[in-house]
Amino acid sequence: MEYQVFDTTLRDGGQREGISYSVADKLAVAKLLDEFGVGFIEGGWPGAMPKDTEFFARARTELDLKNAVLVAFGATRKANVDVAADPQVQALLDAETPVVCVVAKSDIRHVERALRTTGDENLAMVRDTVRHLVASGRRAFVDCEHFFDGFRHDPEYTASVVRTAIDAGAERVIMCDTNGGMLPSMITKAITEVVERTGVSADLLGIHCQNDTSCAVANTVAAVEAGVKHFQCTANGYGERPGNADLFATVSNIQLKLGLQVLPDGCLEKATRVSSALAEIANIAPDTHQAYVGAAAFAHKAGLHASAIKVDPLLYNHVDPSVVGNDMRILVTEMAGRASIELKSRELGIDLAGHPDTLSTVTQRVKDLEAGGWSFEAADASFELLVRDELLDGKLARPFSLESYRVQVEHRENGSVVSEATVKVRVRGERVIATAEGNGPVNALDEALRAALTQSYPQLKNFELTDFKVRILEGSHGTNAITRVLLETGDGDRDWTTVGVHENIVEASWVALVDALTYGLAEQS
Ligand SMILES: CC(=O)SCCNC(=O)CCNC(=O)[C@H](O)C(C)(C)COP(=O)(O)OP(=O)(O)OC[C@H]1O[C@@H](n2cnc3c(N)ncnc32)[C@H](O)[C@@H]1OP(=O)(O)O
Ligand SMILES: CC(=O)C(=O)O
Repeated sequence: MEYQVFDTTLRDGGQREGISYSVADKLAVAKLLDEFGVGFIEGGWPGAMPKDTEFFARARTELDLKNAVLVAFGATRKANVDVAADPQVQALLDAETPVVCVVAKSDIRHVERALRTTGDENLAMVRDTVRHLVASGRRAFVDCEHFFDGFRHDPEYTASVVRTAIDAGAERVIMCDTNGGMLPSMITKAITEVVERTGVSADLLGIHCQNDTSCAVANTVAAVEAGVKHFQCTANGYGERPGNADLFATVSNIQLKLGLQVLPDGCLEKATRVSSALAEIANIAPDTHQAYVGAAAFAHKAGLHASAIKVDPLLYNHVDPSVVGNDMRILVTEMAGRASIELKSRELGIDLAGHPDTLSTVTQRVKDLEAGGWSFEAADASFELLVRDELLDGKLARPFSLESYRVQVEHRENGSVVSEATVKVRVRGERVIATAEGNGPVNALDEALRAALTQSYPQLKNFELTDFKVRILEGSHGTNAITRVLLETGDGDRDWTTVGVHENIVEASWVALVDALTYGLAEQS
């Protein structure tokens, strides 16, 4: 592969606040990154942290990488120390990886103030470390910290670090925007000047961008456009402070927009799945609005979008979502037009193409209901029931009808709070009354309703309320606040979401509960 996709999720990604990979996590992350087709996996800093040392030891027997090679990360030798006697450098060799990436100071201000040594000694540290690694059979990469800031301040010193590393045998010298302050135009200009001043071809340079200006992906793409063939990224942009260039957006941009193949055939399609699996391992909720791979990356809300998408989805998508393994979705809200309703219904298996009146009625009902606080965006099951009911002129079969329900909450002398609900329903022509207790009024209602219905619908025992979200909406025109409840229900095979709205939280919950059971039972019948 002409381009080197260098992933540093396990090193720089782990520097994100809130991430703490176990060794088992690291092994799982490495397998997924390899499956995604990156060429290099920087696994951590052996010798700095026991977990990283253990990761490299276990990787030798537990990882069977198909696309990637493992990289151990560390620093150049300490100032005024023989490289062969530097334990940190020895730990890099002990990791037994084919590639070692060492971070070197390339801004003279950091050399003098942070390392507290001279420019010449820093060059010797780079030279000795690279030579020692190469002599020990390693491919050596050098991450030049604060490269762009250093180059702006003292271009000749920073250029001398690049030349020293290359002359000593480094395979790549990586220009790091460590403080993440660059913009794409600055990156392009700097790379042109670096190549001129050092005489080192852009082919031998790499790029590593932190995301402090929110330009890490754009900066990385700009560097590749300027001729750089090695770029460093992290999954989902995890990394120190705001993070790094997101691997998925970066490779997608480079492959799909610049037309340069950087992953093996068939790998880009795994982006969405791998991104979300890596978020799980990091224990970070996936960013639904992440470019390319987020659940909302191809979700369309505006009616005008949907009307064009009906003609051709690419009219409103910058790429076909399937090329990164994602899907397009149509959201139904007050911003929907008839085309949105038609496309969303089609997504749910209902063809409304020959039903122009139903399309108009459903569109208007959705707008009216949303004006009253309803939200169908996340409640596909309630929307589907609404459409099916309209198609049948309001005669959609319901599994039961309500005569009444009553809920009471009792605070007892001993401090316990118990809710009790009684429901009276008609099921298959019979009147059934059931009472149940619960840890709250909604739980008690749910239990009582199930008790009343289970004999007729035994499959109800598989239904479980998996999520319950309550939102209090401000009343308009001085009216009382209203409550919107979203219920997620599952039966082990699938999950569905329903919505209920009312001034009374129990009634809002009841409405969502009735939809949940109606939808679930209809799907199973
Ligand atoms: C830009 C980046 O993000 S690079 C990645 C940075 N990652 C990390 O720092 C995570 C892992 N780090 C660690 O576990 C620890 O910092 C260690 C083990 C590396 C070092 O710990 P300590 O020995 O306690 O040193 P400490 O962290 O206080 O200071 C770093 C030392 O490295 C030196 N140093 C910094 N950069 C370099 C370099 N490129 N080459 C050689 N030495 C360096 C500093 O001058 C300082 O030396 P000193 O101890 O003689 O003052
Ligand atoms: C090496 C690195 O992570 C940086 O300079 O940002």
